[in-house]
Amino acid sequence: MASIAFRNVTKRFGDTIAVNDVSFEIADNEFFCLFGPPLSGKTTILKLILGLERPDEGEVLIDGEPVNHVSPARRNVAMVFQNLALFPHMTAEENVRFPLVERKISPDEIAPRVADVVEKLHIGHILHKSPAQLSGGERQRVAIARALVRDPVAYLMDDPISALDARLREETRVELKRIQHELGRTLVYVTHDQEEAMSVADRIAVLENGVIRQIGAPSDIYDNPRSAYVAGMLGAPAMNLITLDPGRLSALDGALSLHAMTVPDGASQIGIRPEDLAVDHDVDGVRKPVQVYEVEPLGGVTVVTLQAGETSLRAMVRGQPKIEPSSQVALAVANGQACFFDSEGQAVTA
Ligand SMILES: Nc1ncnc2c1ncn2[C@@H]1O[C@H](COP(=O)(O)OP(=O)(O)OP(=O)(O)O)[C@@H](O)[C@H]1O
Repeated sequence: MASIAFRNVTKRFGDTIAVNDVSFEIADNEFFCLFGPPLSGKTTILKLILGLERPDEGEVLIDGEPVNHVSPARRNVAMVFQNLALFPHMTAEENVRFPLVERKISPDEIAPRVADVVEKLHIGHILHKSPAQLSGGERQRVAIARALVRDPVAYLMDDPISALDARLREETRVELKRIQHELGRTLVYVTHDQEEAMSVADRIAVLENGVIRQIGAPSDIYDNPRSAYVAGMLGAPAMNLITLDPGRLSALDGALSLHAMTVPDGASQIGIRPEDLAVDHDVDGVRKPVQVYEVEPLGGVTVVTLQAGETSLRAMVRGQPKIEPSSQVALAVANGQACFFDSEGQAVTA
């Protein structure tokens, strides 16, 4: 069990600043997600925790102890890289035992550790099978068991399920979250998938160009993004971000009754989540100034792309309403749910 902290850590590679003055604290037993686009510094942060890279400035601490000069082996942090593939010539059980056998752990110690992880992953009934005899989901669980059978103070996972198909990814992330809670270990998890970050993490750090833009619980970041960048990173479809220049403002005001909202001083962008846009399509006698551009029925929800003057907007409505492309609709911002950002993209409140 371990807490992990960065204090003003910077890591450069030549002219590239991969990690730029980053500070955070990960609590013991926390599921902590590093989330950001490619090249934003996620893997470098994992390597700094693991000890494969050393900071140019600042300090890395594990359980409150500075570890800048401690070797990776003595940090006892386990890295699970992107590839969760199994060894095809070994049974499931041999695969799970492998990391312990490789480290020459005594058989007396191996047996209870394997039994423990096997029980937590519910794979006792398939241990005798070879990987070729297992379903995709079973293979994944055996691979996770093999990754978890060591007894480190923290696990680091670098996009461990990105190579899986969508359904298996969903199953595996549920499994990972359950196991992490059950094992009671600190887990630092890298992903570039916003849905994955939102669904598994206790807290998320949102990265951009080596800088952490915001840290918080998923719902907190989603509801209170501190910048337009963070607002745009979480949520699918992405938040509608509209520049409030005078031309657009009047077209939008007609469409969305913005005059009824309190626009804070200094706001130059308004952000509205697609699920906060109410589309009214079948009420007679209501002005319908917005044109429907495209309709995507996704089963439980329907995504409607709309055109209000020059501005394109996306709304997400429940179910499969009969909204026709090219028809005219009325729009409203449900419960006045909107965010405002200044010209630098920083959140402003009334
Ligand atoms: N060993 C290295 N030598 C030179 N530059 C590096 C090295 N490792 C990382 N970088 C650079 O540091 C920056 C951050 O890279 P990093 O791999 O940490 O990002 P990432 O967010 O994990 O990206 P991805 O999602 O693509 O894995 C990038 O500009 C990358 O090119």
